[in-house]
Amino acid sequence: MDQTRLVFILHGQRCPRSLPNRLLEKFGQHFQVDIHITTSAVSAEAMALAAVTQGCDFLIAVGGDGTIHEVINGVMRAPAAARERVALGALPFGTGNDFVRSLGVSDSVEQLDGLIRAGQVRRIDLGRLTLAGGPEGERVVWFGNIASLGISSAIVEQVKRLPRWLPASVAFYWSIVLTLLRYRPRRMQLVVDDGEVISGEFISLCVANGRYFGSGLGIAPLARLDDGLLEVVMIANAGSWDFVRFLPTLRKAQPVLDKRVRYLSVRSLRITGQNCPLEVDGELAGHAPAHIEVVPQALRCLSALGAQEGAH
Ligand SMILES: Nc1ncnc2c1ncn2[C@@H]1O[C@H](COP(=O)(O)OP(=O)(O)OP(=O)(O)O)[C@@H](O)[C@H]1O
Repeated sequence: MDQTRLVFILHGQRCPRSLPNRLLEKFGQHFQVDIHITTSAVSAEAMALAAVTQGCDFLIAVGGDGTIHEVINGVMRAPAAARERVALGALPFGTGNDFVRSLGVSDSVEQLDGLIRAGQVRRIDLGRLTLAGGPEGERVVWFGNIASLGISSAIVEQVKRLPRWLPASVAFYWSIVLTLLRYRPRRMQLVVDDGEVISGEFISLCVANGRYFGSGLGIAPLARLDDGLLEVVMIANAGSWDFVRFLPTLRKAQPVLDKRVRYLSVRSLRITGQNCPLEVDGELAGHAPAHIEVVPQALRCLSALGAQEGAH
């Protein structure tokens, strides 16, 4: 048997019950396989940290964007040598599945098998968010996809307020409607690459490594996972209903041609503002003030898109 070690971290409530057996059947004959199933809200990060620290070659996050986010944070807290060995993979079983759109992967076990056997590993950048203050002092949160403030983080906040028994898609769309009715732009100040200062009222501010959020909205059409940059998308002085008017263009992942929408490529961004919650990869992370920077080539990833590791 190949000594290659595969560890799967499955979201206990999102994945089909038959999946662990299917994974064992598919991969168990050829690789060493461990399957861990999350039982609580915070276990994926700890499971990922333990798996990488103990040494594994492929760590596969099986769930939605939240599970992948936690697994990335577990990997990035592991010692550097262990991180260099592992490649992250994803089998999406969420409702949004936005990050995997930029990796070109689906929930197909066959596709995952093909990527592993072909060694289709690509190095991607990550965003590193540092939140100041709070009783615990400074806190670092890593993200693969998008950090945002404004209407998107208000929608995530609203989802968290709804009862847990609501189906995820119902909670999401109901939260969009409620937030659109109530949301007002927030004043923020941005410092771009420790230089230019931008102040204004924003309905939405996104700092993107990946291209999609909000279940397939291509909010950052120019974002690439491996360009060493983050794409900042600022939507200023617009009302909620203007945001709705931009949706068809966002769905096509095209730039919105409107003077209130501005795109910038940055290496770092400092954000201050009153009462500005921040979401990362669909999870609430805290409030501004915040510092976000790109860490180029931070993570090895199984991907069907982009240049393979070592390719010239
Ligand atoms: N067994 C479990 N029971 C309850 N909650 C869990 C369990 N495992 C993980 N979670 C929580 O579920 C959330 C992540 O779910 P998921 O991976 O589906 O992300 P998501 O953000 O809802 O994804 P998407 O937007 O793609 O639908 C996290 O808040 C996580 O802490």
